[in-house]
Amino acid sequence: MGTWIINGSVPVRGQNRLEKKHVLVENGKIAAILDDAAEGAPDTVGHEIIDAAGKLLSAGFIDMHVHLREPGFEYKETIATGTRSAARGGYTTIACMPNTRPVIDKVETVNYVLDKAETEGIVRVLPYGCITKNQLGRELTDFAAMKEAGVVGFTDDGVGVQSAQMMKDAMALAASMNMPVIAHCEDNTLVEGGSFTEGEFARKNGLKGIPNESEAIHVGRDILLAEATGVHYHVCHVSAEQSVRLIRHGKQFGIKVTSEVCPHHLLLSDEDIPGMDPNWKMNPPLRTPKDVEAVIAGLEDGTIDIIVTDHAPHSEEEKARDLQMAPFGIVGFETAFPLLYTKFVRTGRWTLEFLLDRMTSKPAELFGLPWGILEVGRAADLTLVDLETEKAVDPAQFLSKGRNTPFAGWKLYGWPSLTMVAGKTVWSE
Ligand SMILES: NC(=O)N[C@@H](CC(=O)O)C(=O)O
Ligand SMILES: [Zn+2]
Ligand SMILES: [Zn+2]
Repeated sequence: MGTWIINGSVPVRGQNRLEKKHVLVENGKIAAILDDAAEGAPDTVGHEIIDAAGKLLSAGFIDMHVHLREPGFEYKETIATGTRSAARGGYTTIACMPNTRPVIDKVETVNYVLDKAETEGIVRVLPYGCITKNQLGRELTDFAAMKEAGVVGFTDDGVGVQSAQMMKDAMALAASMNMPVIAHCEDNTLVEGGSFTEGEFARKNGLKGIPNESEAIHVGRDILLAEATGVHYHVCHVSAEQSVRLIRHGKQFGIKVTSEVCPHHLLLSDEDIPGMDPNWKMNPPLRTPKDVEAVIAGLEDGTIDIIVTDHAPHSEEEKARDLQMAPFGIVGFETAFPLLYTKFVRTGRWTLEFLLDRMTSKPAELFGLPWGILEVGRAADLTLVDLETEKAVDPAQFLSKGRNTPFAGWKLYGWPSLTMVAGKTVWSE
């Protein structure tokens, strides 16, 4: 017996419209896809039925940049709560950053995360391994062993790799084993303890600002190192106009550079910050309106490849500290799709196909993953989304332990209503 998901709305490639489809799920896989207009309704006798009438039917979303906090920071999030939050956001595959405690810099910790994900997680969890031991920037980790254990790439996310030589060595080693290097770009000598970007908000409030160059200098440096080593180099959470320019230039030269952007950097600038509120503090910081336009343009022209959340939960106690002491980061899973759908698709700027590609097939393509495409024979990782009901963002209802979001109260459309991983419904409204 299988399950027919009937009457789902699926974007038609190259046309800005949806068509009705019926999808048969059997043995965890997509066994058939019927086009209602051409083939009519399926014979569902003997099968379970999920009626997706009025709902968008998409391949499950893929998020290549998330923080699950386990091991070590279980008070912020666990693999159990983080994957539930992801499922509620429509995500079926997430790649988790290694800035845990201990950090994921050896096989035992990779295995710990994979075991936990298997027993307590409800979506697919792909761990990254650290570039340097303890993320201290001094000594490379054992890439070969961690690759063997199942990491999908190497990154010191949370901090930038300060030494160019260390980064070059990491890239050469990763390239030799056909693995990507994923970089949090931040030059520590240019940051000096700021909480917000150099811009209007910092100026008005007499705060030291974080300059765009602290990000872009690493982007430029690393693109040159990627050219020299031939590695697949992926830039984390692009926020600055200069970074977009450098990546665009690198791509024009045929250098293997790819990049990602977060919803908050597409939607908010420093001029939207209402006051000294740590829920508006994240790394990289919200930049100026000019930067926001640049990252949007970068995503639209393909300079920026994919959308990620950088889901970064922190406890209420931590975010209640004063600005300087509060940690950087905001949660992202449960608001990402509604935000982007409401602000870019419903407004007519993007097609639904454009948005979905950057949350499904493109991340899969970039990282060589077998998911992210609605196609017979693929794993049945699927998401249904209610495009018509307006609802306000209510952090109290998040499945994440984190409540740290600047989007509380925003009225949005596009709320996921059912998430399926390998044919199993892991979350439904
Ligand atoms: N983005 C953030 O503001 N914070 C992240 C670290 C990171 O992604 O650099 C975190 O781990 O909290
Ligand atoms: Zn980072
Ligand atoms: Zn991060």
